[in-house]
Amino acid sequence: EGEINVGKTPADVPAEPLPLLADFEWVTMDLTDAAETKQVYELLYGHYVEDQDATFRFAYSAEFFDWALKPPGWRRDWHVGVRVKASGKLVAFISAVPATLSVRDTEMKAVEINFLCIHKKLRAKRLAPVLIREITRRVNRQNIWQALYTVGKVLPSPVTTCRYYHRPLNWPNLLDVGFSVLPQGKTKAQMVAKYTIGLETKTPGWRTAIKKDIPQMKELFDRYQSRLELVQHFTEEELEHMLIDPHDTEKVVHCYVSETEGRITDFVSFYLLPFSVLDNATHEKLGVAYLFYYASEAGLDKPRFDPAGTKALADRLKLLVGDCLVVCKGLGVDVFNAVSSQDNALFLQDLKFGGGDGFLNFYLFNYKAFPIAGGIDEKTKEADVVKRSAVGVVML
Ligand SMILES: Cc1c(C(=O)c2nccn2C)oc2cccc(OCCCNCc3cccnc3)c12
Repeated sequence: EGEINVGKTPADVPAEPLPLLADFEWVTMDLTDAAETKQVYELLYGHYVEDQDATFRFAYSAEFFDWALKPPGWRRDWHVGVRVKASGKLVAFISAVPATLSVRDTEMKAVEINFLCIHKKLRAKRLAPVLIREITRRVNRQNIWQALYTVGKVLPSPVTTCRYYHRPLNWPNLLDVGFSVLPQGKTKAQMVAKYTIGLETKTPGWRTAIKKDIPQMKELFDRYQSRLELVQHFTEEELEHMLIDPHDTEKVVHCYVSETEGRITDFVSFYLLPFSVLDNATHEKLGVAYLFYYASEAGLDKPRFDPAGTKALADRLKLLVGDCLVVCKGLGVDVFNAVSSQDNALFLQDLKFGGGDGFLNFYLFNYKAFPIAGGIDEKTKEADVVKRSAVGVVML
């Protein structure tokens, strides 16, 4: 386990961008400029990841990019675009954001690579490897040699694999858009009844997290994460950026704490990222929420797999995530997504999440790591309630 290519320095790295196909040119996007952010948003809106039968496409918003691509320490030259020389049209994009990661006991300055997108008309021109090499060059120039990225499909040796889980909130909409199907022998009314949830949150001391909570949340988060093997470390400033959304409306990330007698004992968060529904007469958008970071002191006073500690954590997570479902229902979210990472296996079944057909493979660039538990049982591919996962990083 360890770094593969060692001993290189920025001086070994070309100062100039790599050659591109003749009609194209590199461009560094300025995501502080609304017009340029719009160009990135439009490229991804029309050409980013779709599900296999091309029914849905991610509908990232400009606010989403503001949040996801500009965390503390972000760099303009890590927002890389490719334009057509003649027209100036943006036809490809890739991004990196700084991340301090730990793989087991090794901490490393790294980046997270995301939002690799190539215009549909430029596929199979081998542009993706060129974009990856160029962003690698720009990251290496800053003396950073490791990267974390996720891919839906399987490439050589993922460090871990998590499974997609979905919790329907508006089952009729999911049926209308073809995401859910009516199971054999069930009626629509039975499916609606199965997924009905309450209107009130139940977690004691539940309230929206605010900036002054960050020191306590960080202390709790670091303790909770110390039991996992692939984690991202956040400074207070980074944690605030990731969890406290400054907007009053159109929030992308929502975070709640459970405070008892002035002490924060838990927090939980989710982010909103709708899907465009392609070719559907009645629905243009699908409201989707993704479980994000959380931490709880339940069970923290015992070893991770102590039965009593596990039971306390399972009960706590069912309350916390159950209340996220209540809030999301109120926000008009149609489906609440989670992966099998962290301790999610402890609530997935009881909160009626269903296993998806998607898998999220995590890859570490220039770091050889022994496999890390992704929270799914090798044979059944179901959530592993006993072993759970050792993955703490939640990729957007
Ligand atoms: C994407 C996604 C979906 C869906 O595709 C989906 N839900 C409802 C309808 N659909 C079609 O379901 C999930 C469940 C957990 C985590 C997820 O994603 C985790 C974050 C993914 N990061 C971006 C990404 C996307 C695809 C491939 N690599 C990275 C997803």
